[in-house]
Amino acid sequence: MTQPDEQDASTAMPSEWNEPRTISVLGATGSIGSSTLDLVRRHPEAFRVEALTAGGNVEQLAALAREFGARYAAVADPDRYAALKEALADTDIAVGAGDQALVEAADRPAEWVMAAIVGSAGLAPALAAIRRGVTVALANKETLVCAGELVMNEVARHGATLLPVDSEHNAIFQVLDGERRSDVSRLILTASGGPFRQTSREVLERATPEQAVAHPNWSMGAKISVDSATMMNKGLELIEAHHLFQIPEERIDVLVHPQSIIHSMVAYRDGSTLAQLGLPDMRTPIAHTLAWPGRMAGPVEHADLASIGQLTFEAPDDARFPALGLAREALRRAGRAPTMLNAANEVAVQAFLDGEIGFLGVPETVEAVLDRCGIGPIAGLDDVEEADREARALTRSLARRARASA
Ligand SMILES: NC(=O)C1=CN([C@@H]2O[C@H](COP(=O)(O)OP(=O)(O)OC[C@H]3O[C@@H](n4cnc5c(N)ncnc54)[C@H](OP(=O)(O)O)[C@@H]3O)[C@@H](O)[C@H]2O)C=CC1
Ligand SMILES: CC(=O)[C@@H](O)[C@H](O)COP(=O)(O)O
Ligand SMILES: [Mn+2]
Repeated sequence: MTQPDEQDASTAMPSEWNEPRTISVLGATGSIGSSTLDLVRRHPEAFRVEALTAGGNVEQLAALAREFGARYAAVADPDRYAALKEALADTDIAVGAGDQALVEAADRPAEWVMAAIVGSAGLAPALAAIRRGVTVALANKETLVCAGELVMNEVARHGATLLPVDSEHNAIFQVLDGERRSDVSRLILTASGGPFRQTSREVLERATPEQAVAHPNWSMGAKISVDSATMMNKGLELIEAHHLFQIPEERIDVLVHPQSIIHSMVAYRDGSTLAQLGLPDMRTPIAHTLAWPGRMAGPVEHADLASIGQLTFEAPDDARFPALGLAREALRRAGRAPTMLNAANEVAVQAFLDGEIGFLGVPETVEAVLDRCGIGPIAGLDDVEEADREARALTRSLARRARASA
């Protein structure tokens, strides 16, 4: 067999792979799903696709299922079942619709599962994959925000391998490789600052959904793009990092780095700080998880630091971007608070995208929900669902009230 250092650089698979890796992609029609399948498309010899899922976009899902020869395709919206069945009628691809069909997709025999459904809708399918004890590449950060302890306990109980896809967490995962956790002083999550990094509060009052989704560096789905604009994304990532790496909140910093070249850093107790760098393209962290524990050839160029010229840093502005502080507070309070923060944020972001509340209304509404949220532990999935439901109802009623008084 080829030795790793003799490997042809253009070969997709790490040299130790003897056969294609069977994979499923949950959220196949989204930004992360598309980047994942772009890598698979470039290296058909290395992967076999078992299952693909979408929310409602049956046309794209059916086209992808055909292209990649998937064995199962599932759509979340039950009303789209007939359309999906018809679109794949001349194939032997099995189809399903509804929440249970997403879980079935995750349950099918793939050794690697990409969890890239947006929002807490991704929790049950991600848990189903984790419970099979396979490798789960986790993009869906809301899963860890709304049920972090529960998810990490299930990972340990079922011997699953959880690989972080989120660029910051993937960077930290790479930088922690081979290091002892007890030697870590601090995690430093980098943040681009989003499209409104230099925008005054007065202008933020009138920010439109179109402006909010125009991220300066990354091309992403609408929900995470708005999260980046409010900086709630970094708050969610703080909670995600706490669960993934078991580091207390007070030892996780956020540093604004507008170029998004350094994806995060780890400071060690001997004074060293280690970083992972790359161009802002999710195909790099996704490729890392696809080939893990090896590496595969990827399409992304290395960052040309001479032409980039300057990497700059600044502290986050808590006054203009209160969402970060809200997430820290929720993590400190623990129990139901992060679950409610996440649910309130999902509803408030959608209300902003639908033109029902203003941009600053997003963190204001989340704060109001947290202020009213009863404390209590999360002992199981039922508690997560109840806290999620309660926060969604409260957020909707606060958003309605805000609209009525506007
Ligand atoms: N995009 C990025 O660069 C990054 C994303 N992430 C995280 O990855 C996740 C996905 O993000 P992204 O790809 O940008 O999002 P997109 O909005 O681009 O894609 C979301 C995917 O989830 C599907 N979906 C939507 N709603 C539901 C639902 N209720 N049930 C089941 N499936 C649903 C969508 O299907 P359909 O197309 O049919 O609507 C689509 O396949 C998020 O949690 C995000 O925070 C993390 C780091 C970076
Ligand atoms: C690509 C990725 O991981 C996003 O979460 C990204 O970090 C968003 O950028 P912000 O740093 O602006 O939140
Ligand atoms: Mn990120």
